[in-house]
Amino acid sequence: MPYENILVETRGRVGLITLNRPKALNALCVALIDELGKALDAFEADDEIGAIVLTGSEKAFAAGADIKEMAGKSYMDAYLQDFITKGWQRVSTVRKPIIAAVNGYALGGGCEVAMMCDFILAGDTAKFGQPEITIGTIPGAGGTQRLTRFVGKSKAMEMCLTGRQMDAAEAERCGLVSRIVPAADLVDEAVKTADRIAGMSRPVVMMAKEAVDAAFDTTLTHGLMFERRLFHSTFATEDQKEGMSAFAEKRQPNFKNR
Ligand SMILES: CC(C)(O)CC(=O)SCCNC(=O)CCNC(=O)[C@H](O)C(C)(C)COP(=O)(O)OP(=O)(O)OC[C@H]1O[C@@H](n2cnc3c(N)ncnc32)[C@H](O)[C@@H]1OP(=O)(O)O
Repeated sequence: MPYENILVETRGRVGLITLNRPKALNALCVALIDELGKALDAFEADDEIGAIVLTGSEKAFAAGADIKEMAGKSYMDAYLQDFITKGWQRVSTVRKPIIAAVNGYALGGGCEVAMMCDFILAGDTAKFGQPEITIGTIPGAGGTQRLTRFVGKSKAMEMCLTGRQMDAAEAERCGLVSRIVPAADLVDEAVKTADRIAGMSRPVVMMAKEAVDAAFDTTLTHGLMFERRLFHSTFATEDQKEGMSAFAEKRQPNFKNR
């Protein structure tokens, strides 16, 4: 399928999507978001793919929603189109693991899309921010909610009220990113990490993802119960038997994704 705003490739069992609107610093226009959704659908349906990496360029993961495209929208346009919610949510509903590999700017919608992924690996040049306030609006794709859960109220509030950007070191310190790698190595490291995940049992990986995600949405009591039930479910998989037998037999497991 031809894409105009993204590059889509496979690296073994990893699906790699690169945002590719260099002249606009990967500003997230409607066409790009539509293509991103299609690429995610295709990887989700592809049995050969066990994990996905989403990245941008060295200068920008994405500098936000396309300001020029949205500038003239009326309230009615935004409301009737359910602007931002529709389409963008696909990133957060992918069931296969998805890693954001962020170099350069991840601002506004760029930061929000990165936070929709399962975790963020940052290049040492990464900069995160929610600058919507500086253009007379507020985050509309989860910035006020997800950022607050990641970094706490004080830092999220400061970033949303001032538009201040955070560098990679600060983002790592406050738990927004899982780790920092040299910018030049970022994509390879993200693909290596995704490949390691793709080598695990796919259903069990999906259960682990669902369990961690539940921590964002529910009480501790319900989260612990949900985790325990999923944990019990792993004992119904062939891969749990294989994984534990392989450990006892001092060999590598051969997971069948069953
Ligand atoms: C999803 C929501 C609801 O949460 C809303 C949003 O995401 S609102 C958007 C939030 N993002 C921003 O406000 C960031 C806007 N961009 C910048 O502040 C700067 O471009 C920069 C700091 C990221 C980089 O600055 P610089 O290196 O000086 O490059 P520029 O010359 O500014 O940009 C190059 C080129 O890209 C275009 N561009 C950049 N960002 C966007 C954008 N978000 N939408 C549309 N176009 C963007 C910029 O206009 C330049 O293009 P030309 O004017 O040269 O054609």
